[in-house]
Amino acid sequence: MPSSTAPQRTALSVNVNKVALLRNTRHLGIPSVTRAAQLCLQAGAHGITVHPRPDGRHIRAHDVYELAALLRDWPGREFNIEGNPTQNLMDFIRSVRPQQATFVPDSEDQFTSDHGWSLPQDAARLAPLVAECRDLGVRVSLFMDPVPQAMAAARAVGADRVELYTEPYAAAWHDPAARAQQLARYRAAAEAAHAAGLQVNAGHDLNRDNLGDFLRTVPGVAEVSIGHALIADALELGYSATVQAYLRCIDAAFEGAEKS
Ligand SMILES: CC(=O)[C@@H](O)[C@H](O)COP(=O)(O)O
Ligand SMILES: NCC(=O)COP(=O)(O)O
Repeated sequence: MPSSTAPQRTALSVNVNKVALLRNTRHLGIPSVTRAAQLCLQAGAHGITVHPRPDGRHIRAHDVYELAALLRDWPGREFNIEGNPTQNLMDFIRSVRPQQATFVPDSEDQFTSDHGWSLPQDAARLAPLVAECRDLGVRVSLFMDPVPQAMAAARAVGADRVELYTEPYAAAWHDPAARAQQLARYRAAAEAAHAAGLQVNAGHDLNRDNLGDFLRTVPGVAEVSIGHALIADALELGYSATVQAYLRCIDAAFEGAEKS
């Protein structure tokens, strides 16, 4: 592992929810979720993310277990399972023991993830679940809005990381002034997270256009988890070329940051 002082290159975790969404529209088993994950790992992705929502709209239980088996053949690559720990997430964590659990405060019928935890209000019910994950050797990341004042509370719950919810940044990206304003928010939140002893992940609506600006501005992003836009790109470019394009975005941002 790189030293804790040297800046680390951001890891790319590919979220394969949308492969499962397309697969579920027929009873044919294609496109294969595990094949998609394998091709992304072969192209250099550092990990795979899934969000097995209770309604099974995309990732289903068998996908979770099949991906866990696949990732056992990829030592050093990580499995990140997202979900609401007060719903179905903990059963997967107990049986699969992924490298990372990302706690997301979604309701069962939510269209998509669109907010982070409310802390300290949610702390009392999260703390024992965080402790259980850590006792199982599973790193915990809390899905959070970029609010600097909430980061100490996230750490106090026992989380190892926060995942900054990046949709507001992505929505502002096309307007340079709004983009700069959002980037300042995320930079401040990341700095507060680091000061609280947390590592920082990021995700939601990141893509090849907006990823570089984010990584050049927000310090020390350990991992980005990207699904919707990456899978959309892969429909045009293929999984391998797409993952390599996202890795080039990360490399360019990292090398740019090193020079500055
Ligand atoms: C937590 C988050 O922002 C995403 O990882 C989430 O998995 C998106 O869920 P859908 O793919 O169901 O929109
Ligand atoms: N945690 C974010 C994630 O896994 C994927 O989000 P998106 O790229 O599908 O919006």
